[in-house]
Amino acid sequence: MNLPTSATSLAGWQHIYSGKVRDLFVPENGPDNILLVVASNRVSAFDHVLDPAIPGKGALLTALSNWWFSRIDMPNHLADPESAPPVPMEVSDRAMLSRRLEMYPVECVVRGALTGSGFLEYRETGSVCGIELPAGLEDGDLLETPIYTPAHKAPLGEHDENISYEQSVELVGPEVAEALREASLKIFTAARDLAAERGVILADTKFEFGRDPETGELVLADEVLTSDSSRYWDASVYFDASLSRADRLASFDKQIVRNWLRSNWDQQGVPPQLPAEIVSQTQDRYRELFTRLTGKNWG
Ligand SMILES: N#Cc1c(N)ncnc1-c1cnn(Cc2cccc(F)c2)c1
Repeated sequence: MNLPTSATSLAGWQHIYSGKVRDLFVPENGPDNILLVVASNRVSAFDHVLDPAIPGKGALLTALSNWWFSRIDMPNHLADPESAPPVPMEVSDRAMLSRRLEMYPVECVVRGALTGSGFLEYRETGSVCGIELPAGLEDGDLLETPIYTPAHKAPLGEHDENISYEQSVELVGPEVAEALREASLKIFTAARDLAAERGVILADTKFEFGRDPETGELVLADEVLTSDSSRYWDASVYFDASLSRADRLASFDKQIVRNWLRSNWDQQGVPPQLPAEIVSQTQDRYRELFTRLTGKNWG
């Protein structure tokens, strides 16, 4: 009998790490070069994991990641299923079987728009990660050319720290730092252009890379271009001048949740349970984003 899988128990696999919305496992009895990244249905907002989870979210974002991996022309960490123990049925649609890499301690953030922590730093200093920007930019403004604004990975639960390119060189050395920047900008630019053709603005994203210990090559890892690792905006909303700035910068997938929380929570203590209607509308938004980007119906 298949026992229900809690977030961290999976037959044949040892849980090693949990992020806010994903969990990492390694095979209980080897091989040691395999890792299983399981995307949960948990959704986080305002630095809280919300209740209840959004049914189908993990599977949809895993499918979106896989779709992008198949379109990005560089080695990625996806593993051959033949090289690993079977992935348990209960998570198979939201699990990413990966080759274990030596991860670089740099969050490779690329921004095509100025918002979030980048806008806050710009408002204080006129620059982001040491990159000077023109004066007078507002939150959400599109940048003339995308900028690479790395961050140093913070411990779980803390915010990553924006660093300069030169600081990334100190962390990983000049050759790898340049390779990370070049790959990040190239992938972002191609993804931004594809999304734009489908009426979606890719405002920013975060890539993670590692080194394959067997080949030494640079490998694209983690999730890629999901709405958990990226900000996606609906272009028709973004360019609607009749809307407030906050509404124009609405996150494609999480804005319904954020708007409900702003009206039903004082942001003190634990957030209230999401009503079923908010869960359902959020499911629809994830499906719409998947279909807009991939051209495929979900499910
Ligand atoms: N992908 C990947 C990967 C790999 N292929 N090899 C070694 N390590 C990682 C790895 C380590 N941390 N993370 C991010 C992360 C954090 C929290 C939960 C998660 F599921 C995932 C990725």
